[in-house]
Amino acid sequence: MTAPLQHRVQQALASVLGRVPSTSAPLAPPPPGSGLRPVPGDPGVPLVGRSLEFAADMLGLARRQYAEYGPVSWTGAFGRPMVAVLGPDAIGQVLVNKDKYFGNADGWGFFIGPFFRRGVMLLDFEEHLTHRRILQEAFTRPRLAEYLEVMGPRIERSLDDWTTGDGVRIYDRIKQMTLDIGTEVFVGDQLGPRADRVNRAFVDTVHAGVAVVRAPVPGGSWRRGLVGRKVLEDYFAAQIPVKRAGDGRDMFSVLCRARSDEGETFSDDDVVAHMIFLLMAAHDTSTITLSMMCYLLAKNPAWQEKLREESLALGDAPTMAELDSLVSLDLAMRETLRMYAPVGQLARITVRDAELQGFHVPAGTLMSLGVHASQRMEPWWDRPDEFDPDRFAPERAEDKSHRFAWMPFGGGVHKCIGLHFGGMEVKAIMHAMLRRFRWSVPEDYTMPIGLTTGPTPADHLPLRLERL
Ligand code: HEM
Repeated sequence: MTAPLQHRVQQALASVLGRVPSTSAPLAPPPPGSGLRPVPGDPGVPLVGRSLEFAADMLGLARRQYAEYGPVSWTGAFGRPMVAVLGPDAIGQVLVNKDKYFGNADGWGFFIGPFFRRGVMLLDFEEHLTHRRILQEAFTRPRLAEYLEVMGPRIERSLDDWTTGDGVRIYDRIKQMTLDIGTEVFVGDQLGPRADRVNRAFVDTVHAGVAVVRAPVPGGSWRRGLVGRKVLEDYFAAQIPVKRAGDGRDMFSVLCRARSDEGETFSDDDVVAHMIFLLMAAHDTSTITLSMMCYLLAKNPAWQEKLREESLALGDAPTMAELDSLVSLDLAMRETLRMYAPVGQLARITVRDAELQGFHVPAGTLMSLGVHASQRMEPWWDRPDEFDPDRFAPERAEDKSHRFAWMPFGGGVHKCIGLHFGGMEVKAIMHAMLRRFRWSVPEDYTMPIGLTTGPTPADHLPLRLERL
């Protein structure tokens, strides 16, 4: 199976544009006497910059930038200069954000603001901390155990419907399953025509964030995203009175009633914004992790068998503690998150003139933190392009080579609030899949990589799927 035409055209164009010479120039002169250096880089191709390379070959572009300029450099992308931040030292400094130089609101907002405004990741500083404190109520361990009770049977029912054979596009299957889980666990709704309509609006909203044409032209994905956002807002807002009055255990109900230790609660608008953001944050990330794990386990059948043995020994309907006991599954999941970080780039903006690793980054500069590329770098990782889950075993612990060597969930105050939920969902689904199916790809198959929030299978990953 070859990659879809659109993907191949994009790759070819990116490769041509990547060879167009571009003259190096400093981003901006540092303030006199500051002792800082200007950020090195080049603007890329006039008008286009490196946007297409960014979308078509995130890893290759980052590697070229790192080799030529080091951990902090700039290029033109999306119509403006963008600073690439690479390697755990530089990314760690931005994530820790000790001097509060770096903001999320206009950083992420530049890419996904019209569709995910007021989501917690798009809030900054004091306001962010207040919202995060309330949100935390929905992510306690007892709450996660309740979500798992609803999730388990949903996974089993979804897998009951899976057909087997050659060319099964596993990315689509997994995406549908995580959407259905979102409907039941997050929203507390039933599957059916209403949920289908909401799911469509949701998928449009997510796609719009990575639209190439970033304007509401008729028929374009940006415009569909804006329409989708409105459908979602109306859908959630209409249910709030019932959710506030009830005692539901779904995440939507929990957010309606959540109260921080300081007594803070969410307004109706807050609940709507957080629900739309949470669904997005949970859905794409788990789908990518599971799809990429399917790929890696298809390419490494010995590991697939090892995981299956553990899962068959454990049995159905595992608790959280039982899922945690699946050691090989945990190693394989960590390695998947290292090789294919589902949020491959993190966006930030300098809210004032900033110092980054001795460089001067002027206020208002868009920044992209290259998590995906950094998790594929020596010397922090040994043979970084190889699938080797044992690198996470205690005797090797390569992830401890640097505090920010392994950072698929980010770090600092915006570190993923759903990391335990995400791990639980990925493990529960993979465990159930391993118990029912075996999958493979032809020996010479290499998955073409596309881009959503991070690397995704551009061909939706056709597998040979067999029932055990
Ligand atoms: C494998 C799964 C997941 C991965 C790899 C992942 C990754 C990330 C990353 C890298 C960030 C930090 C973004 C930044 O600093 O700019 C983040 C933030 C966030 N994630 Fe996740 N995530 C996953 C699953 C989930 C799930 C399941 C949920 C919800 C149930 C969730 C909710 C959030 C939220 C709300 C934030 C923003 C936190 C804040 O700004 O305070 N994530 N995630």
